[in-house]
Amino acid sequence: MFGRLREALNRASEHIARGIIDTLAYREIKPEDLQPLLDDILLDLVESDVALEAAEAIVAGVREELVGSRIRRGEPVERVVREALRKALLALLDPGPRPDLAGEARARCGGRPLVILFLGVNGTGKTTTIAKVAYMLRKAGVTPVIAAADTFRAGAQEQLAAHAEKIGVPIVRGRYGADPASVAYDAIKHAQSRGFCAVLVDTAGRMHVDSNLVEELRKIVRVSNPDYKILVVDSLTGNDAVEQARLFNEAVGVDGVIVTKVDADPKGGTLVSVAHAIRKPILYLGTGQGYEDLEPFDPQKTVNRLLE
Ligand SMILES: Nc1nc2c(ncn2[C@@H]2O[C@H](COP(=O)(O)OP(=O)(O)OP(=O)(O)O)[C@@H](O)[C@H]2O)c(=O)[nH]1
Repeated sequence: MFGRLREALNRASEHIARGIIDTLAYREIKPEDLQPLLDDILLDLVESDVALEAAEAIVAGVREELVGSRIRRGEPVERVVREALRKALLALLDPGPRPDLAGEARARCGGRPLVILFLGVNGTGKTTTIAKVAYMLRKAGVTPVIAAADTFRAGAQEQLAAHAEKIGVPIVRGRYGADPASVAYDAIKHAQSRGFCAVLVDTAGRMHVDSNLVEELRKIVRVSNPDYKILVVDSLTGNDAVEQARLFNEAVGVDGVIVTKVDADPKGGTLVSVAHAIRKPILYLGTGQGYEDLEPFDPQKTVNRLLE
């Protein structure tokens, strides 16, 4: 009987001793430990062209995660904060697996082709990006058909046709003013009957706030039933890119983003802002004007650059 009591006493004193050691070895992070560091991070993010709204949300997330958590006494809070920031940025930029477009297109050969719709306002590099994706697919052995469904902007068809010829991929064009949805439809039929495995559909981008454009895009989506709706934004346009991402996402839904001209943007904050605004994966980065200048997005690399 006393044996049991002794055991219980031993256990209790062990527990207390562990508690004392714990208190001596660890301490709790208080809001005032974090504030100066978080203020600096906010400034750094904004200086890297991360939109204020996104930067504030990231900082708030880091604060929430760390306040009240325990760190070893003597461990610098800076290191813990930096790690939490890295994790928060990665979670934002790497929300899940990104599609393997060439692999998916290959799996469709002989059946309904993989249909990819490209969205974005004029001047973001959409035409060049479609050419780059066509080049990438062709190199991977799954030559796509390009659908020149921007029948509104004078020159859009010719520009795309010139790229298609250089790369060596077929293009289906529409007359100026023709129904873009019917151009997309014809291109899909053409691809299917000739055994092409993918169709890349260009769309008009005259003005993202133009409601006719939104209706037109919705019709193209209904008719072509795309597997992916990829938004093209220009990294140099900062807040405009964020606004465009929201508008296109609300209008037709965006599955993934390609950010162009990152070669001219050493900071890369737009990537974070856009990812925060629509919570959709970034698929590729445009890194130059050549057809080869399309890189699969590497979240780790972008986070390293932001934290440099
Ligand atoms: N440096 C750099 N330039 C790019 C990149 N992507 C596109 N460009 C250039 O940006 C300019 C506009 O590209 P386009 O493809 O014509 O743009 P768009 O969105 O089709 O615009 P519109 O032709 O006005 O409809 C061209 O001079 C491209 O060469 C990129 O990743 N890096």
